[in-house]
Order: sequence, then C-alpha cells, then structure tokens
Amino acid sequence: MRCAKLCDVGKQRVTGRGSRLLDRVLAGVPEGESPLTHVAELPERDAGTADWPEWAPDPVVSAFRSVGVTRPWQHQVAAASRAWSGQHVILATGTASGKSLAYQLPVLSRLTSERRATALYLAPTKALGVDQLAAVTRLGVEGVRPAVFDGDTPSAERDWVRAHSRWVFTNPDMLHRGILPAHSRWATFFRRLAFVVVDECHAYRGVFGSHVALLLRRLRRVARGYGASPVFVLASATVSDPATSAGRLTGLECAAVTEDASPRGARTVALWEPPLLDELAGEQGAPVRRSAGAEAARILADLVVEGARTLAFVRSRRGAELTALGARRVLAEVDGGLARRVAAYRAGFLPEERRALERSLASGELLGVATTNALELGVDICGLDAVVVAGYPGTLASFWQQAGRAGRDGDGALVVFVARDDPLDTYLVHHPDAVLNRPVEATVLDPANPYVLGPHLACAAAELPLTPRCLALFGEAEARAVLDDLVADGVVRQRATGWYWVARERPHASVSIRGSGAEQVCVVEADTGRLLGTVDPGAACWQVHPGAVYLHQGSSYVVDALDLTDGLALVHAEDPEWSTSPRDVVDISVVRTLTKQKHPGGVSACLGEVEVTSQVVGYLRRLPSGEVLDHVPLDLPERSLRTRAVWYTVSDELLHGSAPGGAGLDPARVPGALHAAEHAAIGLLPLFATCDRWDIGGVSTALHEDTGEATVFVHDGHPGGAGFADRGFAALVPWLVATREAIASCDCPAGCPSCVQSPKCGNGNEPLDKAGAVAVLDAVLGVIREDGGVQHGRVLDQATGERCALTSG
Ligand SMILES: Nc1ncnc2c1ncn2[C@@H]1O[C@H](COP(=O)(O)OP(=O)(O)OP(=O)(O)O)[C@@H](O)[C@H]1O
Repeated sequence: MRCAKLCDVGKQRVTGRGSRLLDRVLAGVPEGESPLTHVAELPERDAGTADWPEWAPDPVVSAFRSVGVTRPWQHQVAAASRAWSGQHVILATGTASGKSLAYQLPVLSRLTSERRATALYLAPTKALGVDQLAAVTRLGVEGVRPAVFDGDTPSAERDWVRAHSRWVFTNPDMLHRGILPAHSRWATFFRRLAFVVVDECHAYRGVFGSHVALLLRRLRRVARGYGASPVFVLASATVSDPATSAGRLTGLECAAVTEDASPRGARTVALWEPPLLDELAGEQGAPVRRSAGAEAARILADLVVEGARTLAFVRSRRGAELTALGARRVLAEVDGGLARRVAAYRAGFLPEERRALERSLASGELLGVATTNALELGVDICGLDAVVVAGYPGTLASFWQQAGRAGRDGDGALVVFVARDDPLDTYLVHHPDAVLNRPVEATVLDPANPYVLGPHLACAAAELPLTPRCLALFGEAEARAVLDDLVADGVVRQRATGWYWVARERPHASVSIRGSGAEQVCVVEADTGRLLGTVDPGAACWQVHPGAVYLHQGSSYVVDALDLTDGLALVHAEDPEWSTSPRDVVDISVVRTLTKQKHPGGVSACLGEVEVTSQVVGYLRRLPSGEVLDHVPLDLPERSLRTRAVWYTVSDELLHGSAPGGAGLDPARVPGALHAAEHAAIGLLPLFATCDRWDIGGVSTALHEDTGEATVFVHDGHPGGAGFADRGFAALVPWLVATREAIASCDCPAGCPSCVQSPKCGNGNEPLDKAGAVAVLDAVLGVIREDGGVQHGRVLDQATGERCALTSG
C-alpha cells in the first residue's frame, strides 16, 4: 500500500517548493527505508474579495486600510454582515483567514455609531486576549478605549476599565470569578452590551467546554437582567458542524459561515512514520519506533540547511527544547551560524517576546523554531516554508491550525506529519483520508452534566435569584433536578419566587472551570513555598504522585510527597533525563444501562452510568527515546468515580466459534484479545470525540459480573462524563473499524505502543494478543453489520422500562 501510493504521487509530483523541500529531507534516507506513507499536493487558492459593506462607517474602514487591508474577503463580509444585522454567527474558516476582522468590523462599527454601546471579547488563553487587544489598539478607532481585564490587571486599573472601556478583553476564568459575581459594579457596561465575541471556540470542549457553555448562559442571564441581549460572534479555525457546536456552546441559534475566501499557497503534505528500532526494547520487550521528536529534529535541521523558514510543533515543552537542541546539534556539524538560527518556544512568553519571535521568523533571522501548541493560537505567523507536526496534536482542528502556518503565495510550502508511537498516529499515517479529507471532529461538551451544572446553578443563584423563567436557559428538567439536590443540601433556599443563595460567601472561588469543579490539589515548591499550579483531585494520583516529573512553564520538578487529605503536592526543582507515566488498575460496575442495542449473533452495545474504582499502583520511568528504565511501585488510595461508559459484550459462541463470522479464539487467548482491543479503542476514540486518551479509560474482561459476558468498556474520566462515551456509542461502528485498522496496519510482530500497548496500563501491558484483537473486532463488526448497522437497533431505556426505536446511529 505504502509503495503504490508513493509511486502514484511520485508520478504527478510537481516541482513546487514543497515537494522540492521534501526531496531534500528524504535525500539521506537509504533506498527502501522511506518513512513516507503518503504524499498529497494541496492546490493554491486565489483570494475572493468583496466591497466594504455600506453600513461600515468611514473611520472604521480607514482604520483597516491603514493597517494594509484594502479590501475584505468575502467570508469576512458574510459573517460581519450577519452579526451587524443582529444574527448570532460562527465563522469557521482556516488558520490566518482573517477571522479577527470579521468580528472587529461589526463591533467597531457599532461602537462608533452608537457612542455608548459596549462589547466583550473572550479568549481561551490570557495571551490570546492580550494579542487581540493589541490588534484592536493598533487600529486606533476613536472612542473605543479597548482594555484587558484579566488576572494580571492591576487593581488600580480595574476601576478605570469598568468605568471607561467600551471593549473589554477577558477570558472565561475572569468572567466566572471576577466579572459575573461583581456584576453590579459592571451595571453600565452590561446595560449597553451589544456584542460578545467568543474566539477560538473549538478550545471549549469536554469538561472545560461544558463549564464555559454554562458560564455563557450565566452571562446571558445577567445581561438580560440589565435589559441587554448581546449578539454572539464566534470564531474558530476549524469546528465540525459549526452551527450545532456554536448552538450547544451558547444555547442560541447561530448561523454558520464556512466558505473560506482567503488566498492560500500550494502545500505538499507528507505523512511520515518513523522506523522501528532494532536496538531498543520497550515494555515486555516490544519494539520501539524512533521518537517523533528526534525525527522532527532531523527534519528541522535539513529544512534549515535549505534556508526554509520552519516551525516544528512538538507535544510537550520538554520535547520542544529537545527538538531544538537536536536540530542545533546536527546543524553545528554543518555550519555553526545556522545552529544559532534555531530556537525553542513554549508557554509563558510575554506578548513582546512573541512579537519579537514573529518578527525574526518573518525576516528570516530565525529559520527554525520548535514549539508546543503555545504558538497555535493567536500568533500572526503564517506564510512559512514548512511546518513539521511531530505527533498528532489531538484534534484535526489543531492539526490544520498548525499546518495552516505553512503556505506562501506563488511558491508552495511543505507540511510533514510525523507519527508518534501511538495507535491513533499509526492509524492516521496509514489512512491519509482521515487526515486530508475528513471533516474535523465534533466538539463534545455536555452542559447537562449534573456535576458541572450544580456548581453553575449555585453561582447563578448567588449572582441573581433564579426564577422559574430562567431555568429554560440551563435545561429545564435537568436544572430542576439539580436544584432539588442543592435545596436538600441547604446550599440554596427555595421560595415562592425562585431559588436563593443562602451562604454569606459566594460559591465562585471554589468552582474551578478548568477541572471537575471540586477543590483542587495545590502543587507547591517545598523550598520556597511557591504555588506552582493546581491539579484536579481526580487526576492528582496520576499527575503528582510521589516521584512524578511535573512540568510547569517549561521548568521541570519532581514530586516528593502527595497529601490528598490536605490537597497538597510538594515538589522540588529537578530535571531528570526520564519522564514518568503512571499505571493504574481499574474495576468497573454498571449502575444503570441507558441504551442498549442487542444484535442477533452475540453482540450488544450499551451506553450507561458506571462506577469506576481505580488505583494508581506505580509508574514507569522512560527515556526520551521510548526506552523503559524501570517500574516503580506506589501505595496510593483507591479512587471511586461515577461516570458514563460505552461498552460492548461478546457471546462465548462468537468468541470461540470457528464457523464463518466467529473469532475462533481458544479461551486462553480471549483476555489478551479483549485487552488489546480495549487499548486500541481508547487510543482511537479521540478521532471521533475531541478528547485526549488521558480523558478516558477502559476495562476489559472475559466475564463481567454485571453483563454476564465478555465485555469491553470505555469510560469517561470525569465525574458525570463529558460526553466522550456518548460520542463513542454514537460512532461505534466507524470507531471500531478504525480501531481494527490501526491494529492491523501496524507492522510490529506482536503488539507495540503504536498499536495495542497502552502508556497507562496498570497490568504492565499483559496479556495482549494483537491478532486476537483483530479477530474479535472482525467478529463484532460482522455481527453488527449483518444486523444492518446500529441505526436499526432497538433501545432499552431501563430508567423507564420503555422500548423505543433508536433514532441516532
Ligand atoms: N481582507 C484581508 N486582506 C489582506 N490581509 C488580511 C485581510 N484580512 C486579514 N488579513 C491579514 O491576515 C492575517 C491573519 O489574520 P487573522 O490573524 O485575523 O487571522 P485568523 O483567521 O484570526 O488567524 P488564526 O487562525 O491564527 O486565529 C493578518 O496579518 C491580517 O492582517
């Protein structure tokens, strides 16, 4: 397969700069050892411009002209005009397609024509908010007084911002903790609020997305309390089904503008799988691939030698440092001057430092930069000669955001995606359509999760009493049920007119919108007493167990002690050469089956509530090459989690049967086959739900006491779930097909991290049966397909005991 595709592409390869650069990078690879699995040529696209809309006041148009924008692009006018006419709108077009102008134009026009109107801008990161403020300030439109209001704003300035700024740039954290609880101090601002801009809205997914969805409903309620109904303008480089995603996030009907009319240079996209190494052994003696970071360093160095301005995106901060270092080392042997033109970039940079970096990349003074995704959002770096993406960044949205930095008008650019040792990456480099022709994944969030809804209803009640009329905003029935619990807990009091917050202290400070909502574990440097950060209590045993290497703002620390009772992890600064990966053992019981599809032939697929009991039992120390140093045991308490899971059961006849369609497995092979199928399924779910494999977990067993059959569970890692299991259930067939393909297309003999080994398996990746997993998945998929796919299944709702036809597949 590999060869055929390459030859096809080879024939039609054009001589653009992208393919010339790729040839240079491949020059040193021995014949027959090409790491390429696919090469695609993406054509150039011309700009589609439009006239400035008639409603845009002259001073605003002149401001844009003064920064070099002579004519807007068509999608900018389409989105801006919708927002101007009062329609909520989401603009979902590519990286660097000028999304900022699309919201700046209606907002600045309104602020110019209505001298009292105000606007709010929300960014997922502080840095992006500061960058966008700088862009609006540069436009210099009179009377707007744009200002940042975030955790870094000195208190002396805060009063000024509240009183005078007409366009406030902030983030969800500040809106939650600083603005909504003190809304009476913002009364004038809220009364005149005309627009809310939600930038990079695909960042709001999973539990964080569910929090932000409820936060936006709280914002709408407070604004309504002051008589305002602002228009929402959302922007994202890439979200799937944008109108639905925006609707779920804001609770409002949103129009979508998706046709991208910005110009784009031609790009050569190469998919690259590093070779398996003979000399290194991973867990259970499995082969290890050359690390994506090491491969990226070499590619980066080759591109720099060619004079190509290149960004290499690497998954971790440490990885970014190591990749830059690796590239510099290679270059030092060629030309010391070139080595100095490579740098690392990671989180924690100040806006001035980002600007300086943008300038030196644009001028060519810097040729190569290895970076984390800190450079993904809101950095005006585009038109580069090459981008190397080392390791799938988790979502297709992020992948295109990163790849979109490459592409110059006229002469092409190169994008190289280097697979990591991981089933999802393996799948992607062997299935180019899943990278090149697939719509980006749906943004999954679940504002009805009672664990998230409860804290937000408490905050809402503390902001303004909740009346029965408001409940529709928060999902009527779910909100009533959660309020009943809050009343029973004595947190809110119900009166004839509604629900009232009773305590003196407001609940906001104890609600973390970036985690589960529970009290956080503080990570403190023991020597200095400095608070480095906080960790979700549910994740503490994972992230800050004794001995864990903890990274903060690019610096490395090692955990000395974890005290779960006091919520404290003590660390010291240390940068060992290894990283650590925790191992846990997990048990699962079914609390309630919500939907069940029973397929004649021996397979059932279910979605439901489960109780997961897990215990971190040790951790692996691993070198950057992937080599495992040792396993260190730990003694930590069990943790119990009530969440949602998707699971399938397989009958003994189907597992053992040798008739056509049966897996034909000897009973002794079943545990290893199910275990391998479970690991790969966890690795592949992020292809369908915007989650990380660390957001989910799994259990497989040859006989589960609740189902009475061989069962594979994949569960959400957050209390109440974040929608990931639901998404897995909805996409069961394509998900299992991709899982099977990822296993089958890995060329290792008996299982490795690229297919069925899991980096967090509590059983030390034992037993695993790679061929058995393919046999089980073939048998399961055969039965489901025989039954006409999932759409024709029946649903058993055990909560009501009713049977109804399944409507979603
Ligand atoms: N109509 C236009 N004509 C020419 N240049 C434009 C136009 N609109 C925007 N630009 C320029 O395109 C670049 C990218 O714009 P912008 O940063 O708004 O894109 P974006 O879509 O928000 O990017 P990202 O995906 O990184 O968030 C900027 O330098 C901007 O000045």
